[in-house]
This record gives sequence, C-alpha cells and structure tokens, in this order.
Amino acid sequence: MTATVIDGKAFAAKVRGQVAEHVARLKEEHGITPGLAVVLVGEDPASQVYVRSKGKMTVECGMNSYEHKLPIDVSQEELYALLAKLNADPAVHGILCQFPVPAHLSETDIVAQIDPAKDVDGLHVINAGLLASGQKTLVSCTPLGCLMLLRDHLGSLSGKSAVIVGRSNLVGKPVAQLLLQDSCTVTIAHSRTKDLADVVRGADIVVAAVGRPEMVTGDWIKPGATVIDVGINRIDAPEKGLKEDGSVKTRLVGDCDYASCAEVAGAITPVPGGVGPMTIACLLANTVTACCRANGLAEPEGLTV
Ligand SMILES: Nc1nc(=O)c2c([nH]1)NC[C@@H]1CN(c3ccc(C(=O)N[C@@H](CCC(=O)O)C(=O)O)cc3)C=[N+]21
Repeated sequence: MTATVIDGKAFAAKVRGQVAEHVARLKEEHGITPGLAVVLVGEDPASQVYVRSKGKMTVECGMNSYEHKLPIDVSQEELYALLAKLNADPAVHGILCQFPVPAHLSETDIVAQIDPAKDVDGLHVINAGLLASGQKTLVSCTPLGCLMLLRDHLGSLSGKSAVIVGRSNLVGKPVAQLLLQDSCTVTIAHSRTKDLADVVRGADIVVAAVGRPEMVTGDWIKPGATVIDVGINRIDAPEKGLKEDGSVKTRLVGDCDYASCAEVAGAITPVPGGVGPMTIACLLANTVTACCRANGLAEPEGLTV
C-alpha cells in the first residue's frame, strides 16, 4: 500500500484564498484592513526567510504587514516598549515575535507582554487556558493547521485514537486539546514514554512533533493510519554535493521517515509541503479572526475552530 499524500501546500493556498476573501469584504463593508505586526530580534538567516515569507503572504491577502527588526542585543525594556506600542495600536490586530530569541530574552515573558486578543500565535497563557477549557480563543497556528488537514482528510475525527509524539507548549499540548475537543481518544507520548513504538502502533492518527529527524519509522505505524508530520529538520545531504562556499548542502526532513511511513500509512503529510505552509496560512487566518473580534464583527467561518 502507498499512502495518500496530504498536500498541505495546496490546502494552505486555499485557506489563504478564503482569508483574502474575508479581507476584501472587511474593506468593502467596513473600511477595515487587518494588520499583522511581526517582530524579529537579530539576524538569524532562517528566521529572516520565514519573516519575509510571512510578510509577503500577509500583503498578498490584502492585509497590512508591519515588520519590526530589532538588533540582537536589544534590551528587554526596549522590546517590551515596542510590544506595548503595538498592543495599543488600533491598526495592529495581530502581533507575533519570531522565535527563537537571543538567550538574554525569555520567550515566555515576551508572550506575556502581548495582548491576548492580538496573540495570533495562541501562546499567551490566557489563550492556552481558554483552549484547555474548551472556550473561544486564538489557537496556535501549527496545531490549527494540523486540525484543518485532519478534518479535511478524515471528516469526523470522533472516536479515533490519536497519538501525539511530543509534549511542547507550541505544538504537542495544543494539538492534544484540539483532538480531544473533536472527540478523539488522545495519548501524548514523549521521550520518556515506555514502548513508544507500540504506543504509536495503536494510533489511527499520529502527530509527530518531537524535532528529531526521521525518528518515527514505518514499523511504528498501524496500516492505514493518518500521519501528520510537524517536524522541520534541516540535515546534511552530502549526496547533493557542496554549496559555493564549500559547505555541505542540506535538505529538509520531518520527524517521520517518509519513505517507510508512506508504505504503511493510509495518508501522510510530506516535508516540505505539508504542515509548514499551513502554519503561515493559519497565522493569516488568526489575524483576520482577531481583527473581526476587535471590531465586534462576525468571525470568518471555516478559519477558526
Ligand atoms: N513566534 C513564532 N511563531 C511561529 O509559528 C514560528 C516561530 N516563531 N519560529 C519558527 C517556527 C517555524 N515556523 C515555520 C513556518 C512555516 C514553515 C514552512 O512554510 N515550511 C515550508 C518549507 C520552508 C523551507 O523550505 O525552508 C514547508 O514545510 O513546506 C516552516 C516553519 C514557524 N515558526
């Protein structure tokens, strides 16, 4: 058997199309343009690429993009002052501080400075708590993207057994909350889980979010299961040769060993082209949602849970 490939890239383009429609309607009917502010500290090349791509797609959807680049040695006070300014700015409906940040800053403390109503990353404890208690909130982009892909592929998730490998606040925990809300029987497995492969073999739905390249192999997968690979790992690919500067070329792999998992699974998300593009699409969706809520307007259907 060969798994159906879940095309996250195509689905993300569809979601961005829906976002653009809502944005156009907000403009026409209410004269409002949603705005997303992205804060980047330092000059990490990978982060710069992501931030540029987010800004480009924000504008493509008809929204305003505000990029704030701060030097790597920016003080906590200066960063918090910027966040306070963005919190107070009525043209800004979503705020995202790109992670990772330099060691002298704390990601937890940064998120706590962001107005929960503008926390389009869904990371503020208020939003995490609202999600955990089943209330309306802004849901983290990657977990929301995983849920959209699963619902699209499987329809109802009710009664299915889901095993999430990874317990991070960014992905594992919120994905578990969302799947529980959709009536899955949820297990959160992690590095200390005993007989991890056996646990995963019981799952109708596997969400791999550990950050370990190609850790989940085909012999862990129940035949026909749906596999969502959240991992984005850049590994050396000497078979591709050398870059101009003499360093080894790299390739992107997930937390699943794609070839062996695809032989057993019913469906699987590829890396790249799976969950990654959905993360950005959901960030844009969250910005529209936050904008509608801020203005007391009806929320876009299909873009929230
Ligand atoms: N506050 C914050 N929120 C985030 O959501 C956040 C963050 N910080 N820091 C970094 C991670 C990473 N992340 C990705 C988003 C899209 C792709 C994506 O679109 N990937 C493409 C390929 C990209 C490539 O080729 O490098 C794909 O999987 O097809 C990947 C990774 C968001 N993050």
